[in-house]
Amino acid sequence: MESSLTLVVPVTAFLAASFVIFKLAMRRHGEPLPPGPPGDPFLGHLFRMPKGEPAQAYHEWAKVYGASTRTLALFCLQESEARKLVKNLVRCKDYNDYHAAINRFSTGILSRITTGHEILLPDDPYMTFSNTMLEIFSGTGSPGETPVDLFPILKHLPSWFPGTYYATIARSYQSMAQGILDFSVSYVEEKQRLGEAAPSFVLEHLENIQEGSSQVDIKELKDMTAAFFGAGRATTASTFAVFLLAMVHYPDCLSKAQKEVDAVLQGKLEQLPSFEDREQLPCIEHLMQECLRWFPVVPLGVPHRSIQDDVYRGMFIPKGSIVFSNIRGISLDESVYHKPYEFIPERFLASPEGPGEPKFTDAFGFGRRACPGLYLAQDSLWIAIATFVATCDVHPLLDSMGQPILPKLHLMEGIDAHPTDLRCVIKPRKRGLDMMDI
Ligand code: HEM
Repeated sequence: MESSLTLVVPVTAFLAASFVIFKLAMRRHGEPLPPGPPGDPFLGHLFRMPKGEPAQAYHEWAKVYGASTRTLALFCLQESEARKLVKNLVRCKDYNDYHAAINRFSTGILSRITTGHEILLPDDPYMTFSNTMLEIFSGTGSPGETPVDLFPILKHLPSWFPGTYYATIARSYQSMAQGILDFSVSYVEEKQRLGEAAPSFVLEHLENIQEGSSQVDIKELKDMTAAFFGAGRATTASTFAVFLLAMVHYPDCLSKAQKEVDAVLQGKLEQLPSFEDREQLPCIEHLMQECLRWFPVVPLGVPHRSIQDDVYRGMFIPKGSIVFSNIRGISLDESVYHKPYEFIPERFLASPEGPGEPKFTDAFGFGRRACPGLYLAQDSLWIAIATFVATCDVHPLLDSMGQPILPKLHLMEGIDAHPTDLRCVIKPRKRGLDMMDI
């Protein structure tokens, strides 16, 4: 207790001194800080951060205070994983199992690309691996929004000190996180020893490292591979879940897309869509683009810390600021997208067929740090949506009076922003039933 008190005094003194230095630094600049509601002394907006639906709340703040914020083998494996996805969805006991089937799809594509491993069973170790990664991400708080993100000094303080909760949680995950980082590379090393390693991203880099011709070392290879799963698995899966949600709410969009797909596939020997059909299926492209816009699954982007003082559009951004891009807010910009809360794939049709609204690439972030998985993600989503449209129907559940129960239009908050309510029934169409035997 005595040692606790001994720490409180210097820490409080340090925080007070930081406050004075911060205020003095602010005074040196003529530009105002970015607009927003008034903050508290020293703690700024720490306790002013919106509790629920932050992206929506920031979008509202912007209205009040002003806006400050904005290959062939691969195709084959994506087509095969999309067919597995549809089969797994149709075989689900009920809607509670849809998320697991969708996660299997996005994990399956990544495991085949990174390590050559094909997921065949629901309890595959790659599912456990990527679920654990998500658990760590979710358990350690939203990036840039925890006290330790705002005051990194907190990670050096004892766990009883107020505000250190997430630093303590992060420490408790340390050995689990190391296991996650080692997982894919250890898997391929073992396959290499057995002479069974399939061609993959990790194998190619491992061989280069072993021959001494690689530009990355083993630690960087582990970090990169883990980043693929950390950044690409839930995002792709959640966007497909958004597609399901949209199809329950907007059945006409599904019927229209089914007509287009049926017309293109008619007379084809292989009666399932493939990437060769992409140019002839603009409707599928528009469905996918509208899913990315309607509910972007990284609503507040990935926060970045400014490494030097900066001025943006006349606003002073002090060095060390955590900057969020309100991707959700941008997707709802009424000056760009008419009826932004509605799911309207035709908004992307060029004039005179449609208003020619721009594709929403902002879903993948901006500038130098924009998502490097953009093309992979869009290809995976395109083939998953095309295959689903060709083979399945989706209906809302019915209540005791026979009335449809429409699932809530709501995404989970935080790093894993997936639809929280997927109440619907997926049924195979004739082509879907035929496919179940392939
Ligand atoms: C629908 C799917 C996806 C969405 C919506 C998405 C979105 C994003 C966003 C918003 C960022 C932050 C960009 C920024 O800081 O401005 C990001 C970063 C990143 N994404 Fe994606 N992503 C998706 C799929 C993928 C896939 C499939 C991969 C890889 C296999 C991937 C790998 C990454 C990586 C490594 C970063 C960090 C880039 C950096 O910090 O330099 N993403 N993504």
